[in-house]
This record gives sequence, structure tokens and C-alpha cells, in this order.
Amino acid sequence: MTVEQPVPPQRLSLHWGVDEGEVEGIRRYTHGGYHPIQLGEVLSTPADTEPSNSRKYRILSKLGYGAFSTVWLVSAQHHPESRRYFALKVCVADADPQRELDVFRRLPSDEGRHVLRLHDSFTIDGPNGTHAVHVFDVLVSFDIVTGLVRAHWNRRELCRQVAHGLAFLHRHGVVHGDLHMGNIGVSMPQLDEITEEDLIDRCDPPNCTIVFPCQTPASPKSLPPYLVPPTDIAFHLLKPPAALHIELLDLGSAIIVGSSSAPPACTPAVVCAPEILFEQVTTSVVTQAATTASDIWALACIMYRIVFGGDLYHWPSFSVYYLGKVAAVCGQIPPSWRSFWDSNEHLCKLDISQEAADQIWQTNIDDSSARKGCALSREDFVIFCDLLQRMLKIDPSDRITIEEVLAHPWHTQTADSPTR
Ligand SMILES: Nc1ncnc2c1ncn2[C@@H]1O[C@H](COP(=O)(O)OP(=O)(O)OP(=O)(O)O)[C@@H](O)[C@H]1O
Repeated sequence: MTVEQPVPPQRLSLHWGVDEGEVEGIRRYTHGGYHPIQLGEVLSTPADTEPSNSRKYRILSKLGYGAFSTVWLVSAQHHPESRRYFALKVCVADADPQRELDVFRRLPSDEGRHVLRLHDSFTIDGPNGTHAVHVFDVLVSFDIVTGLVRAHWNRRELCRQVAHGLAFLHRHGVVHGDLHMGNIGVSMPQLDEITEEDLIDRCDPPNCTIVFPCQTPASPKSLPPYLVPPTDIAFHLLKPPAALHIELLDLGSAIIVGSSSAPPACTPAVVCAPEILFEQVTTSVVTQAATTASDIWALACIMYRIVFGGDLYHWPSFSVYYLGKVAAVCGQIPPSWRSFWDSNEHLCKLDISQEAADQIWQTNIDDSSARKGCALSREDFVIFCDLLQRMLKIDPSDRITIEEVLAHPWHTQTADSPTR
């Protein structure tokens, strides 16, 4: 008789597969990785917490996952009368729990701030190690909300809130480092008006995938019994608030300015500043850290999307073609790029000049102001594009600061009326 050897997680496969991207990979449920979690389970502060200070959170559904965590909708069992719901982020065991906490500790708890608040933090032990757990307000992805609340859409005001969020971070010496549309959320105070039973009733049962490994796992306890897809709780915004409150989330890649241990920048291509893009394209790695200037670049790309409704750069990827498009919009090539540029057969043929860049911006202004039913005037678009051009400088030292962004006429003028 042959005995089957247990298979390590990196080689496990499941009998019933799932759509790539919808749920986290089963292979990350290993030592140092994700913590296996079940719906209905209660996560508590460590046993040695003073009883009067112990906190318990019941897992209700999944909100999302990232490279470093799974994030769950929970109800706080320690003060059930106020029916407080939170987003509970359970980090991979290998994550450095201190970095994100250090960032949050620098931030004062100003009312009305446009950056997610950390309410609680503790650790839990599990089969895959010790995991940092962070407890935040529940936000809905801005991208999802835009479809539901377009009637309440005030582009200038939304840009202002995102910029205020970034200003709050920069003022307290923090670089966001991973600013993109997916890390912008809308707060949902109305969630707390719903009872737990009602909330569960309103959610469709999640389409979970049973974890039935094709091979015998080396460490069965490391695996969850099933994988849960994220629940879309945006439908609770059926009656959207008159004014949206935007908050920046995911400070997992944030850096304290001047820190000697800043990790390499990890922003997605669509919002990646040219200095980082150039390093990635020419060397296939990024060694430099994100900066306040690279945050400004990302903010400009986000504001472009909010105002124009599409991305500044289409089909972005870390390639010479994208590098060419970035330089074309800026109208410049930094001297340090010159030898690479001239030796590349695609790049050396491009028309990179201020005149060509001005033409791109002019076309944007003409096309947008010609659109029917737009609450913004041609003059508004001219002012907005002037701001973007000051933020989208190819040389990071030429980009304006966040305080200058907020002082620009685009932000100091009164808000536009909502569009339909
Ligand atoms: N406060 C929140 N409210 C609702 N959903 C959230 C919240 N925080 C995170 N999420 C969801 O969980 C996902 C992962 O969260 P986050 O980006 O913080 O994790 P991460 O592991 O640091 O990921 P990344 O790979 O982006 O660095 C988010 O994309 C979002 O869908």
C-alpha cells in the first residue's frame, strides 16, 4: 500500500475552484499567512486583557481582502446596545504590525477628518502565527458608490475631500504611499441604524467555496473550511446621504516622512508617479520609497477620474509605451532619462514638447465642456486643468504641495451644483 505524502500549501489545489481574484488564494493560508476565519465566529482581545476592558467582535460577512489581510464586517459584542458595526482587518502573521499602528498613532482624532479612523487594535494567535487585528469604521468603495449616487455627485467637493484627506496625512508627516481609487471609501453612518438580524436578512447568503483540497494538506488546521467572497453592502446606501463623506483608507503602505525603513513604493501603474515608473520599466524592480510628491501625482490621477469620469491614462502597465504617454502629457523628459529614451526605438520617435502637451489638455477641455448637462463650465475645466498640470510635473521637485493644491482656485471657488 502506498501512503500519500501530505502536500504543502503552495502546491495545494481545490476540488471546486473559484474565480481568480474574487477570494483570497488558498495558498496564503500557511504559516506566516492569513488567519482562517468562519462566519459567526467571535474574535476577542487576548485572554490576559483586564475583564472590564475585553472586547469581542462577531464576524458577519467579508468586506474584502488584500495582499496583507482579510477584512470582515463585524458587530461589537461588548457594547451591543449601540449596535456598532466595524471593519475588522486581520493581517497576515508575517506583516509588521507596528508600522501601520505607528502611522495611526501620529494622527490626531480630529472630527470630520477624511482619513479612516482606527478604533481598536489587538493580536490573535492561530495555526498560522500571531496576527495583528485592526478595527476601523466600515466604508464603501467610492467606485461602487459612484454608480448609486451620481445624482448627488459634486465633483469639486469630492476632489476637495480627497485632497483634505491627503493634506491631513502630509501635515502629520505621513505619506499615503498607495493612493488609488480602491483606497477611497465613503462612510456609512446609516449602517448603525440597522439591527444585526435585519442586516443579515438583507444580505444574500455568500456564495462560499468549500475548501476541499485535492491532496492531503500538510497542515489542515491552517486552512479555513470555506472561502467567502466579499459582500456588497453598498445597497444600504439606497437612500444616499445628501452629502458624501469621503475617507482615505489602507495605511498599510504608509510611510512616516524621514523614516529609515520605508519599503519600496507599490502604487498601481494607473496612478504611479513617473520617477517610480521609470525605475520599474528600466530595471524591473522598484527600490525607491513613495514620497509626498508621488502622492500628489496619484491624487491628480484620482481627481482627473472624479471630474472627467475616466482615467488619465488608458491601459496603464509598467511599459515603455506607458512611459511615453506620461511624458507626452507632461511635455518633458527629465535629463536623467535621456540616454535610455534615445536608445529606445519607440520612445525616440515621440513628439514630447510643451506645445504637444498643451494640445492634449486643450482637447480635454474642449471635449468635456461640449458635453451636454454638465454642471461645470468651460472656465471651470480650464481652472481644473491648470491645477492638474501643476500637480503632474515629471520632476517630483516641481510638483506643487498639497497645501498649494488646496489653495488653488479650483478648490477655493464655491462648489458646483450636482449633476444628473
Ligand atoms: N474600513 C473598511 N471598510 C470596508 N471595507 C474595507 C475597509 N478596509 C478594507 N476594506 C476592504 O478590504 C480590502 C483590503 O483592505 P486593505 O487594502 O486595507 O488590505 P491590504 O491587505 O493592506 O491590501 P493591499 O493589497 O491593498 O495593500 C479593501 O480593498 C476593501 O475592499
